[in-house]
Amino acid sequence: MEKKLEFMSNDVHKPVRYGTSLKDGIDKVQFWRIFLKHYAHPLKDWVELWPKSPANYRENMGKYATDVRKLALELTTAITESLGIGPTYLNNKMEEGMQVMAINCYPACPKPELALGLPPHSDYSCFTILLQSSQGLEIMDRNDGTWRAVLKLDSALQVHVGDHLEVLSNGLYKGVVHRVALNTERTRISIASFIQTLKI
Ligand SMILES: O=C(O)CCC(=O)C(=O)O
Ligand SMILES: [Fe+2]
Repeated sequence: MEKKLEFMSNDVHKPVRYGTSLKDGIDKVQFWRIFLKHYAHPLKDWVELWPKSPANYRENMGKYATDVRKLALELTTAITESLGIGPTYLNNKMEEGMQVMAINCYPACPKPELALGLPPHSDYSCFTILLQSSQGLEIMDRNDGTWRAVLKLDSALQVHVGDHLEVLSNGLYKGVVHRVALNTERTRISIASFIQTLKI
């Protein structure tokens, strides 16, 4: 608990930040989530600020962050190529940009119909690469505003488009409005990697 308190902050510009949805007196509606967010690119600039415990956290998360980044660069190449602006168009911006990771934990909820893990939102990123321990993510159908559960496929990562890419592509790639539903049985963990061409 003390280790968590060390990182606890409502300041969104902190490079490492632990939070719950219980921001006394700030949020009017509260959500059933605790999270750790940290910067991950360039890794060497940030890894020393990450939690020291568990003992292998920095090593394992650092490896995951590096691997996700490789995938992100491949996706970026494919996306810019598909937009007709060439495979290297965003290379420099990607190098200068950020990778922010959110490790989300949604405890089992006794009354899931009364709460959400995360409210409807789109991500402030080019795109987001998500690893999830169980189902819970829902995506809004742009045609009729209904919610569709995203199936959890074993060993699969979910990629969704964020606000920056929607703007960059003049709306050819559409940002995804999503939310997180809860369940009574088990805690759900997700790791979202926000890939950004901009610095916050
Ligand atoms: O937990 C999830 O599946 C989604 C997390 C998410 O949308 C976010 O951190 O922005
Ligand atoms: Fe999100």
